[in-house]
Amino acid sequence: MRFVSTRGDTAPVSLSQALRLGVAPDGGLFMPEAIPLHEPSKFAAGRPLAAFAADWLRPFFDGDPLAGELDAICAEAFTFPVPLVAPFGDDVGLRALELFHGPTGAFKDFGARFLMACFDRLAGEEPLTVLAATSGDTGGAVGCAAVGRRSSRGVILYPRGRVSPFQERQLTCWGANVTAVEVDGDFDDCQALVKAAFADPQLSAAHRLTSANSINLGRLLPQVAYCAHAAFEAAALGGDGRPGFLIPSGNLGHGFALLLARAMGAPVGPVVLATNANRTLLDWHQSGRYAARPSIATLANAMDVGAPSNFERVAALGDGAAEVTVELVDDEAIRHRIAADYRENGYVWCPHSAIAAEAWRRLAAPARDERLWVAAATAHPFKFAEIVEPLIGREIEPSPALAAIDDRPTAKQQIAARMPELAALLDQQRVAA
Ligand SMILES: N[C@@H](CCOP(=O)(O)O)C(=O)O
Repeated sequence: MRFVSTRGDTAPVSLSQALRLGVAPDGGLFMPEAIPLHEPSKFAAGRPLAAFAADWLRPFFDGDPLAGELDAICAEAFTFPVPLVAPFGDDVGLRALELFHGPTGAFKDFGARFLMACFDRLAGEEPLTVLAATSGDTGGAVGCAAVGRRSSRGVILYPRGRVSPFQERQLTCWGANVTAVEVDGDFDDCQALVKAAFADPQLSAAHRLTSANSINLGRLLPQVAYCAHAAFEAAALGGDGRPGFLIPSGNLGHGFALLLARAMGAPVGPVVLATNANRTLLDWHQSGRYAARPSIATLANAMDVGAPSNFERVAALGDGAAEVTVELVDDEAIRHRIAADYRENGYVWCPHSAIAAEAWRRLAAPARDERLWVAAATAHPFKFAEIVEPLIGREIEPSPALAAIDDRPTAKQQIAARMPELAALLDQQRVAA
């Protein structure tokens, strides 16, 4: 299979090249030249995720040097459970897809570990520089997945004052080959710096730059696989066999991954892209026109994105983006949903997952009742303890991996949101390595 740029001005590349480049040289994002179609009857529910993922993703690896490694890559990346739980009891038609049982408590663990396993096999002698912009969760997951690997060094840009205290600790605690960089700006500034670095051929070549954000297709492929897996599992639970999905959406990687899984034949019904008060997607859905906006700070900070990178991939899906709606959930509604669902059902959402739960409540009754719905529970609530604990009136127990973060020393660099400062930092890091 070959991969083409959403902007159409880059010659088709292999999967390995797409992963290695991160972003297409014309500034676009890589997409499969044709969307592979699976025969759904070959993908029954009940299969272990790693084996399912390898089979689901195999067409993308067809003819690529990584093809023979796909099973091993999936076995390395998918090592923790993804339970589909009934937060309000089996009789209520909502399931939470708990994607936060990995080492950093966020769904980003799948993509970060998958991508790093690919880089281990692609890097060659010289390490790659894996540049990532984060509004909270990507950075921790990439740092954790990269630390100690010889194939890569991680450079993670995050916005000053716009991540939770725990996220900041988790971003800055890896040391060794991972550098955390606090940027005087917002997430969109961090993302713009990353894209500007890729657009500079000299800088890019000198540092062997690649990306670990969802702009890199290698971050998204494992998400496509677990979305498809969840769809088959949920379809087997009953309903009309096409569960609806509610996806907390910021940079839109998760939403795109689900739509791609559906286009490949996964039994996915309607999709709700649930956003915080950043209204770029809602405006697009209401007006048919896409216009990036400055991001605003919300309780669901990992979704504080005003210019969702994957919008251009969703647009490139054409009909594949049918049956999609957008629901905006503001901070007040996030607070209300966390408190009410804990009080009434004992279930604890993180602020991002609460947005999906609230979007489900707001569905018109016939739409809500006609099928099973799956809400992506994207992060562990402990990561946002200072928001969630006062709302539920008790402490949240961290997983052992999250508790262990406290014992690690932290360190960060600081820069203004300017390209020369990032370039100088990359040079320094290389000399120091
Ligand atoms: N939600 C993100 C923002 C970056 O998104 P990505 O999926 O493109 O890495 C975060 O947690 O940093």
